[in-house]
Amino acid sequence: MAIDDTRLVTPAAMGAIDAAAARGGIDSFTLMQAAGAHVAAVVLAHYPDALRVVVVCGPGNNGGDGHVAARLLMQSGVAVARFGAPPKPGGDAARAFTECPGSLAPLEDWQPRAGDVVIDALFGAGLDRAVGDDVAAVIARAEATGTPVVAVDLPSGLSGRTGAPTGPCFRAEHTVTFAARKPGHLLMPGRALCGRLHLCDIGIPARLIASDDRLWRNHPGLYSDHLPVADAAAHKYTHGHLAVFSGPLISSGAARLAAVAGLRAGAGLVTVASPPNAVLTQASHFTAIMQRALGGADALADWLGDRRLSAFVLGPGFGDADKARAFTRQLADTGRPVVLDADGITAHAACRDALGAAFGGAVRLALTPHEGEFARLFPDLAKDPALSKVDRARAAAAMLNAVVVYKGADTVIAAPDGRSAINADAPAWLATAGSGDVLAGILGGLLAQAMPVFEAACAAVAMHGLAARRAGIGMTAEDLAGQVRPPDHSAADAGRT
Ligand SMILES: NC(=O)C1=CN([C@@H]2O[C@H](COP(=O)(O)OP(=O)(O)OC[C@H]3O[C@@H](n4cnc5c(N)ncnc54)[C@H](OP(=O)(O)O)[C@@H]3O)[C@@H](O)[C@H]2O)[C@@H](O)CC1
Ligand SMILES: Nc1ncnc2c1ncn2[C@@H]1O[C@H](COP(=O)(O)OP(=O)(O)O)[C@@H](O)[C@H]1O
Ligand SMILES: [K+]
Repeated sequence: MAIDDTRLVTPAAMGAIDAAAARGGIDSFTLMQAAGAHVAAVVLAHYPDALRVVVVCGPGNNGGDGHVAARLLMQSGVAVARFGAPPKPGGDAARAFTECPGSLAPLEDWQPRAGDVVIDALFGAGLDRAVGDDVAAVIARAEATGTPVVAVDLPSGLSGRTGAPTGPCFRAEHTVTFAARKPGHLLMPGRALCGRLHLCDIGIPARLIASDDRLWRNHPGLYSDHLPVADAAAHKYTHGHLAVFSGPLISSGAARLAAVAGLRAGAGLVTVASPPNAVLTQASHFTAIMQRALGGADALADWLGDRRLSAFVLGPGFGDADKARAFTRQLADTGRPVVLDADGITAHAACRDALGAAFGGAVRLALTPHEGEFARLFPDLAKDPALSKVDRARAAAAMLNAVVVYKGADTVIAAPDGRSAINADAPAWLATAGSGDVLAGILGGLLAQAMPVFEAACAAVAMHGLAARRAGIGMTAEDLAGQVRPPDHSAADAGRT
């Protein structure tokens, strides 16, 4: 493919790219022809038995793409009916409208028939508010009759920036987008509303598809240069020593999951540090993983004198919030990388700023909140409806000088400098108790091997998804931990969506 399919471009940045293309002498009407041709091709390929293609057209260039597709489908012998409002005169859309034979009926005239396929060319990148009642009625009719929808650029009603609907929104079976994916194609619920996404090259040169967004889909290009290398002369300490803090007996399994995952992710040694009364139980589970009884702060201070301890995971099943805060402060003082997950995150809900201050300087803190944990630590960000998940993760990362792995079906990884990635290809069966503990362990294992934090987080999220695919549907978190493998340098593009 001629285009860079890893970069995500906001609708605003896409506008700037269009302008740059125009300055470079690329004719915008030619781009519209290419866009409409891709839409027509997707419809022909996926709905060969359609009895009628219904093209609903908006007033802007999204509608223009629809008129082009309508004309090309007619030329292919397909029955086509167009509904909508004519474009304003003078632009590309008006020219596309004029070049398409046949009439344009008002939107409300569309009565669904068996065999209809809808091309949604109402609004794309220009959508900036909730759709009107006439469009909402069309969306409702398509939904009620189960009429298949092919969306041009984005399902109308979906924000390309946030992935959130602005009001009523089409649910497409296919979405045909151009030049670059927008964040709303990957962020939930946008990803689900798009159906299958087709990213099409319409002739905008790859060098122009750049932006200041520093936003990608998660893919190996983000981290492969930083993966730990297998060195023939290595010994176990070369691969780092990960420490995982266990909670009390009753919740000690979470640390075990993290520890196994960390070892499998390639850490040379992993030690689980448990409250003294949990050690015996932990011992009955472990062979390769080491154990340490750890009471309070003094015992931790002694242990931290071992410079070979190279990374820490604190939070899975940890419980005691006071202890979590005190230990975190001691870990921060070591200058070594720390993963805070679960209870390790919640424990800092009332002292977020102090956490950020403790981890000033070079980035060495990673936080792995799910939605609920994120809202506990960042209620201000979680409540702001104007922010996308990427905006939230970025703001949180900047606030705490930490890499934030904001988990979910659309996990966002964000660094304090703004670099961000959306991971959109993890299987849904990852949503099982304990799977987050495994992710924290993988990340700890990579940090123990001295990977930089953002790159390690991107790699860990990808490895987590791959392990889930290996474990298969119905897996438990134990199965998942057992399927973690050290990162594969030769891996094909694992982040492909
Ligand atoms: N990327 C590329 O290189 C190429 C892009 N191409 C295509 O161009 C598309 C972007 O086109 P676009 O900028 O004209 O915007 P589009 O989505 O048609 O909206 C038009 C106008 O609608 C209005 N409006 C907005 N929201 C509304 C609402 N809820 N309810 C009612 N009205 C609403 C608003 O106007 P207003 O009413 O505010 O004056 C807005 O300006 C892009 O998605 C792709 O399909 C291709 O042609 C090939 C090259
Ligand atoms: N629908 C989904 N599709 C893909 N991955 C998911 C989905 N839902 C959750 N996940 C992933 O599963 C993991 C669950 O972690 P978490 O919520 O912390 O669970 P637990 O606390 O039980 O370990 C996260 O890595 C999250 O990104
Ligand atoms: K659309």
